[in-house]
Amino acid sequence: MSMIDPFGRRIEYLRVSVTDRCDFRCTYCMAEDMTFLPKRDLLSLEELDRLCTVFIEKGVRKLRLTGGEPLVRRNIMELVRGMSRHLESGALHELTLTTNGSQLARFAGELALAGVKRINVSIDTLDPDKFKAITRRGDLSIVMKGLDAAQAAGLHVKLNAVALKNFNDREIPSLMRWAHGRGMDLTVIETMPMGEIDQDRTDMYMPLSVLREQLDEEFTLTELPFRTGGPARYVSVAETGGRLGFITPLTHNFCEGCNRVRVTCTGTLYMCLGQDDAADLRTPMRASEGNELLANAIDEAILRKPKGHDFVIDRLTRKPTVSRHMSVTGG
Ligand SMILES: Nc1nc2c(ncn2[C@@H]2O[C@H](COP(=O)(O)OP(=O)(O)OP(=O)(O)O)[C@@H](O)[C@H]2O)c(=O)[nH]1
Ligand SMILES: C[S@@+](CC[C@H](N)C(=O)[O-])C[C@H]1O[C@@H](n2cnc3c(N)ncnc32)[C@H](O)[C@@H]1O
Ligand code: SF4
Ligand code: SF4
Repeated sequence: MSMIDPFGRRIEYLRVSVTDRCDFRCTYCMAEDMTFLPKRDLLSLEELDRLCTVFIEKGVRKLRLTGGEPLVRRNIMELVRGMSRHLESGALHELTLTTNGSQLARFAGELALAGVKRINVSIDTLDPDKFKAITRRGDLSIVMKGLDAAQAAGLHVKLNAVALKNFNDREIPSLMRWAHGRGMDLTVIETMPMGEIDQDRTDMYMPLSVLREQLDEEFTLTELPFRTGGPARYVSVAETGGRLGFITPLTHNFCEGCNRVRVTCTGTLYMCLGQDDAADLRTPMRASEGNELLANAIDEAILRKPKGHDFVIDRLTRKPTVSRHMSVTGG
């Protein structure tokens, strides 16, 4: 029953974008003016539960809810609580989410009670004005309260920061010291060209190989075998005693170890974050009460999983070849 793609990679990690909406408009992720999907096109929470359950029956062991902002989806805790039955049965090994933290103060306790052990929170800067500028509408003090609540609830928090040239690249050491001081891992991420935003992406791209060289001058970094099942490669930092992860789709492709696929809030399956090919799962799911058609559609799609991404910015049009925004598939 397990899902193996044409390159022999076992698919055990499902990322579900439960909404394309978000209360922030991070400049590298979205344009200021976004047209979101009409609510009527969304899968219901029951349908998302059914879809995830079929994937778990087919071998998914790690499930991440993302978005858009997963915690702005109405009644999202119903889905989280529903999925915790698969944790209890042992079929699912990890249930987690990636969030901008704006709603964490409200949800952290409930997430922990539902069996979530670990979450990823995206913070690109500790400067409140820069935070407002990069998110266009976020309030850092609210996210900080969310982090406090998450840690008080016993959740392990990993911070995500997208490395942005001339914006936060020089701040990464202080962000790392701060995260490690609070017992949180930090992963830095290369910006990926997905969807049109309001500026030229090449201006903000910071290769992490350059950041690594800068960090090597100040810190003692040692490669670690530690893995989460995600794409980050970790080092230990002797000076802080913490862990730093690098997500480098562009400078150091990690596709050969890919173990994941993504489903959007409309039931579209993307076999790769960095390609536009997709399969409609909503139609086969709604066509019958049983799950056979759905399971067959998943099997057919997995056979089309590409070897790797196609993250390129067209030289002439300056547009990314992957046209959808990161928020559609949740990263
Ligand atoms: N190119 C590429 N980027 C990915 C992939 N999975 C995650 N990312 C990027 O990694 C960044 C962090 O993603 P997260 O949602 O925190 O997930 P994760 O890194 O898998 O999480 P962990 O379970 O903590 O390892 C985001 O910018 C994602 O877009 C992937 O399969 N391919
Ligand atoms: C799309 S967001 C969705 C979850 C949630 N709203 C958040 O920000 O954590 C998931 C992750 O993708 C990252 N991201 C968004 N756009 C990106 C891009 N163009 N390149 C690299 N990472 C990106 C975000 O920083 C975040 O860590
Ligand atoms: S990165 Fe996350 S918080 Fe920022 S706009 Fe995209 S979906 Fe929203
Ligand atoms: S870019 Fe595509 S193939 Fe590469 S790791 Fe991400 S999802 Fe997998």
